[in-house]
Amino acid sequence: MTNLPKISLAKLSSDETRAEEQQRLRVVCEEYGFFYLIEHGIAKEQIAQTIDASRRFFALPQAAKERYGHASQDVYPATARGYIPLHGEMLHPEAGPDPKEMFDLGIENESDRRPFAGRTHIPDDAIAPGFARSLLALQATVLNGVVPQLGMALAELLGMEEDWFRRHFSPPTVLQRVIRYPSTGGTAGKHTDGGFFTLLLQEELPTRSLQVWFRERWTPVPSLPDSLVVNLGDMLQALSDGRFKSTPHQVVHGGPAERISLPFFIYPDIDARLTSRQGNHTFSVAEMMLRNFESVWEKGNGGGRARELQ
Ligand SMILES: O=C(O)CCC(=O)C(=O)O
Ligand SMILES: [Fe+2]
Repeated sequence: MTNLPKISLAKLSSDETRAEEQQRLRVVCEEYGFFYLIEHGIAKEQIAQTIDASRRFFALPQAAKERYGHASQDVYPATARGYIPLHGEMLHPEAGPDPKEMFDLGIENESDRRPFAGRTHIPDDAIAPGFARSLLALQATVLNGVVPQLGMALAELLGMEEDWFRRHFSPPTVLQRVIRYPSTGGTAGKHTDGGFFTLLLQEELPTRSLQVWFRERWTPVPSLPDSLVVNLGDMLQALSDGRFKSTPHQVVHGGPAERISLPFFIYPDIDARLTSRQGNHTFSVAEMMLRNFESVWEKGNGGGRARELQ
């Protein structure tokens, strides 16, 4: 079993239990940077439906999926949206190209032409029944029911002023991804996530594919019933002046079944320029995100702080 801690979103959201749960969250952020989120309010049927629809998309002929590739996307950067074939991304140069295929989307708004915004070229119901619909419904559930509650608790722990979260996450920048790790398995390399935090909805499988690096060794993070996984990203580590951990992780999928995972990478408003509480770090969200995309997609240096990691 894993000894990863559990934090209750219901307790963080209720006046009677908030203070105590926030103190637990503080310790978890300082020591682990990774935790299970329980009592999060997302129905397991909604996750299962999204995974079923995703399976149907990935089962399409390769040529049909590649019509939604980066070259077909009308957003900047084009690598932020659409279909990525098997071995199309590399999270750590030493691990090599990752054995996974994916689809990326975001907050869908055609008239927003800022970086990481816009509208994804995504298959409609006639091509992939329920795919876009279920992913966007899940996005709405996550953005309404989890992100503000968890984000405000984290902002308070950072010691930010009261309206800091509302000012800098209206709206957040969202990279929503669906990943399929085929049954043939392999390793998606060690990396950190670049954002504020990541919410990971996983398929309930007995495999221990996701692994977290702490106390100098790999600890498995199996999917537990009715819980999401949360990990802190590099922006949150910077905003906490290094107190909170953006913990390295990797996926070693051993099969025998395929695995679908649904991460939501949550970043602040793309126009935000943020300074940590003690003033040690100031960054532009757009610049930091673009730098991370350049590292993954142009330089081949991997994701987040991958190149600082062995
Ligand atoms: O699929 C997973 O379990 C985690 C994926 C991940 O860490 C990532 O894509 O950044
Ligand atoms: Fe990650």
